[in-house]
Amino acid sequence: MKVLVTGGAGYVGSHLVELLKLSNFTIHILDDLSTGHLWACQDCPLIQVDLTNRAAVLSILAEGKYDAVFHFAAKSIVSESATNPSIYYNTNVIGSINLLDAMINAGTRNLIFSSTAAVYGTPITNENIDEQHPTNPINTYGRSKLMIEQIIKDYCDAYQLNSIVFRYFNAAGASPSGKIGELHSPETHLIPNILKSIRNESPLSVFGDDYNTHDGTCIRDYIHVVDLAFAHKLALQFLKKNPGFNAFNLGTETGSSVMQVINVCEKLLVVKAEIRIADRRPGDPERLVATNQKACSQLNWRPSNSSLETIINSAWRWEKLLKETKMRKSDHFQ
Ligand SMILES: NC(=O)c1ccc[n+]([C@@H]2O[C@H](COP(=O)([O-])OP(=O)(O)OC[C@H]3O[C@@H](n4cnc5c(N)ncnc54)[C@H](O)[C@@H]3O)[C@@H](O)[C@H]2O)c1
Ligand SMILES: O=c1ccn([C@@H]2O[C@H](COP(=O)(O)OP(=O)(O)O[C@H]3O[C@H](CO)[C@H](O)[C@H](O)[C@H]3O)[C@@H](O)[C@H]2O)c(=O)[nH]1
Repeated sequence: MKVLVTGGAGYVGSHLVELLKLSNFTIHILDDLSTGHLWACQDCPLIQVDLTNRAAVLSILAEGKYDAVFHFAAKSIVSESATNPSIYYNTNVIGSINLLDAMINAGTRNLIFSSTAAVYGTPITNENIDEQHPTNPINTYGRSKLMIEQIIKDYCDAYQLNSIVFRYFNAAGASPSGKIGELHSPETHLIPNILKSIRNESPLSVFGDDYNTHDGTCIRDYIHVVDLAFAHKLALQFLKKNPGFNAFNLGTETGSSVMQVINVCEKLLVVKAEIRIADRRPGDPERLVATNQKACSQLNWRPSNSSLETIINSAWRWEKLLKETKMRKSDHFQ
């Protein structure tokens, strides 16, 4: 099978690339390397193009004759989406429309799209969220993702596109191979920030300790990036028998507060983290935890690598490797 992975040089996309490389896939990566890395492409051919370059995207898809497209490429920092909405709507919406049009034009009918729990906004319930929960994003990033979800659905109805939209909760962890992992600049995600602060003996900001949760800090559902990758592979099989549009949550059904995550890191690494309580971060919902029954029953998927211990151990191994190799954006991974 020949597949195109947009954003395959990024964090989540590169973990799918590593998994597909183990099977008999021909993999091309489309990425502008704006937040991705050459080493994360793992020797797969890289087409270095910005998705907003419509003519280029049309021609890449026409020439590639791909069986399926995995669409990870996006801008995904909530705070940046508030200050620079233009880049979010251009990349996430217009870039995705270019890709969809190019797929239809080329006769490529299978799409797996990376969406987010941010499409739900602030949940109206304290229970875990299923796919029927109303979508009401509270930031530009979430709105851009919901817009493209709706556009994908319309393309499925009109042009016989088949698509799975995956709403990831909080992606975390790193490949057990030690070859790839998370490297963002700036890093906004909790787990790499905790590990960095432990490594550098610098304080970690905890954004708010006055939420209505058991310890006052926000609750999230952390899902191992390797489990996310497995779901994408299963999605290809699902699409063969289930054409049309489908949305799935990818989470673990387990919520962990910021303080609980810090405590597990401290326990595993046998250190005390230096914590600074900071103001609440705008746009942070109090509690976001998935119901994953739909993915488990229909895709036969299990988040089997997603205990906090497994996630943090893998992320710590990666963090140490980054320090040892002093990896930089331009480095090729050896
Ligand atoms: N990491 C998470 O916790 C999380 C949670 C929910 C959803 N997601 C979604 O998963 C996807 C991957 O996220 P990630 O954490 O790997 O992000 P990432 O920034 O590591 O990867 C995104 C990749 O897309 C590329 N890219 C960005 N703009 C592009 C453009 N205009 N043209 C071509 N390539 C472009 C980047 O260079 C990068 O390699 C995104 O769509 C994101 O919205 C991530
Ligand atoms: O240095 C930090 C970083 C984060 N946090 C807190 O930790 C929790 C998790 O924050 P992350 O930035 O790790 O993740 P988010 O839940 O904000 O967002 C992630 O998951 C969302 C879906 O749940 C979106 O998809 C988004 O793209 C993705 O980054 C939040 O309460 C945040 O305030 C801190 O206290 N200190």
